[in-house]
Amino acid sequence: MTLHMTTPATTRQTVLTVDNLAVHFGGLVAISDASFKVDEGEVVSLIGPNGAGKTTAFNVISGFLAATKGVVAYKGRRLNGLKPHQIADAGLVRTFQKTSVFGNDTVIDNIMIGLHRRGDASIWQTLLLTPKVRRQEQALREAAAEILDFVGLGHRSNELAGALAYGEQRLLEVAVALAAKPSLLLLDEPACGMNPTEALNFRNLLGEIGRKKITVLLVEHNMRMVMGVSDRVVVLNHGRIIADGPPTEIQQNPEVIRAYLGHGPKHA
Ligand SMILES: Nc1ncnc2c1ncn2[C@@H]1O[C@H](COP(=O)(O)OP(=O)(O)OP(=O)(O)O)[C@@H](O)[C@H]1O
Repeated sequence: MTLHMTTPATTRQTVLTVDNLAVHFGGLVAISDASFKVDEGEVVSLIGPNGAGKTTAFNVISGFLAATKGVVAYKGRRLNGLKPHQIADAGLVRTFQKTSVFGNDTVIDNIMIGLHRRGDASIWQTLLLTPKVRRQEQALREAAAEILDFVGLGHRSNELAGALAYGEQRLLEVAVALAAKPSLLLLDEPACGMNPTEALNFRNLLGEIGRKKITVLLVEHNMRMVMGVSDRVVVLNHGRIIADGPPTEIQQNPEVIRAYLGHGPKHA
């Protein structure tokens, strides 16, 4: 009798490749010879003590900063030299460490602003408010409402974004990023400033985002969240990658423990 073994679905396709990346600011080496990859559908966290080079890596991947050396590629396409909007059009959408919502606009309008980029009405059609524009506007509003429901902000749609609690504003930023239909979402310290309940809800949201087959690259200091949501953790210290592996392995890695303890309890 032949036994048919089912092979686990471990052969994921690599989408993001960072190869021998170096970033220098004058004489300061922020990143040196860093190589890592992210597979389709993975949640990968980039962690490390303050000043390790995490945000610098994010800035290079998203086109806000030029690499001194090395290659960044997404789905086989070289990203070096592309502008941030070209990289966003390729499906890599990022959030920033500081909140960047439009406080004087309503929550739903913040999403609509992002969605409008995807509309195809001409400026004249828009100014004349043609039936096509009205139909498109209605469809965009429905899409925006759906995204807000997904992140748990549906009940705040018509409030001013500036009136939201800090943790909710961070959620709104993620919603704005989702409106751009990312295939890779780059989140820079999304849980920073969230209270424990908000952080727990956010952790669940990350799980939901993963189930939507959106690949996530996360920079985050909240270790409970990192260890809870990540398929893999890449650790930077002084601009060098010192570990890359599943959370359980990273938690026990002596070099990682040393790097964090060396920087004091704030980052442990
Ligand atoms: N524009 C810049 N000009 C000069 N030095 C910079 C610049 N941006 C970052 N650096 C330096 O590069 C190094 C890496 O900084 P980076 O912000 O990437 O670290 P990080 O790991 O994101 O830190 P944190 O956790 O505090 O956000 C630091 O020494 C920082 O001071």
